[in-house]
Amino acid sequence: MASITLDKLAHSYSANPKTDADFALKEIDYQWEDGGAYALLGPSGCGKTTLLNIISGLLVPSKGHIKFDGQDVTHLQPEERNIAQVFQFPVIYDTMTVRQNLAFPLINRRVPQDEITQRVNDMIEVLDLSDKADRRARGLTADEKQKISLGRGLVRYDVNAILFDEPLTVIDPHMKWQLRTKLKDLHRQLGHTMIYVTHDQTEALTFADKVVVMYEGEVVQIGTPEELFNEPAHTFVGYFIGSPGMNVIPCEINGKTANVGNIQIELPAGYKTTSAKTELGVRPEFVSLSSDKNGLPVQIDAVENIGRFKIVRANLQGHSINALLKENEEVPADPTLSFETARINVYENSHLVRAGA
Ligand SMILES: Nc1ncnc2c1ncn2[C@@H]1O[C@H](COP(=O)(O)OP(=O)(O)OP(=O)(O)O)[C@@H](O)[C@H]1O
Repeated sequence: MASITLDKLAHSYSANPKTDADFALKEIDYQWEDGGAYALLGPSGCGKTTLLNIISGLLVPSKGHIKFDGQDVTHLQPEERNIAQVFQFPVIYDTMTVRQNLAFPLINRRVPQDEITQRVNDMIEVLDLSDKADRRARGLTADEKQKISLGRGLVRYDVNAILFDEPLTVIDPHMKWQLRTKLKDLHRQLGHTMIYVTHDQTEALTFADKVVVMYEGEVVQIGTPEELFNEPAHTFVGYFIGSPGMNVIPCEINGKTANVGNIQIELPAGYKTTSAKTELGVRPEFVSLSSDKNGLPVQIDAVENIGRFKIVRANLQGHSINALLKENEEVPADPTLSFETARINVYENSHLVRAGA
């Protein structure tokens, strides 16, 4: 296991990058802790694979350095980095049995036979493959084959890090949650540094201690699931995480008040902003509807029942705002809307502004 330092790292696929937009990965400067579980989360094309390939050694970054436990590995080949990788699709030997597939990475590294037997048996048990252990991989389902792939990554104890690239893509939906939970347990048991690439927020939030949210080549926030929920550092994080995502409402900031059209909204504190683009961010969980005459008058555009909750889409001065109501809560006849003041965030040019700043 190792800590991973991303030292002023950036990458452009263009030979002569001129502007920020030419970088598939904009500068990142951060240290990932030894034994940490990190998820790289973001939409297609945001730069996740680029960053993962720099860590694995498939790509040499245009700028900066990558270090494992302080040692510069920027120019080392993947096989010199002592990392394990699990890809989207199973990478296994069809003609080998489950047991032989799991033993293979250990035989390659000349691990003593009794240790191989012990580790392989442990892994078979952990992955619930005991009844298939001596069957050839060829006849197994896609789910089972991908479990073997995961096992091949996890069976080595001596790796600097294990990299997972969307590993649950081929897994049946009902199996996904089981494997997600299993991976989390394995991380707790084995303590490897793990990096998990996904565009699925549920996978990222259940797996990771820290989620690295990427948007247009930029790491916009690295935080715990709670931090991403409570204080999204960028409007994109608020929108991307949560279901539905955070409401983002253009406004003018005036000290402790935000003006949205001709209405005024009280803020949790005073804010100083200088740019023309300011917005409020409020999660649907902190928007309520009532008949209170002191609330903000809204029209209701749609109500969607999603089981334990209802999503109500309200229109406030031309802005669409989602509120989350419990299944037994009714939408009042003449509804007014209110925000939980303490849960309002303020954004300037899409970035979170601290109170008083
Ligand atoms: N070999 C390449 N040459 C040129 N541009 C590339 C190359 N690989 C990726 N890109 C570009 O770099 C940007 C980031 O791509 P990357 O594959 O890292 O994103 P991603 O978040 O992993 O996307 P996905 O989830 O679809 O795999 C994209 O704009 C992509 O088109």
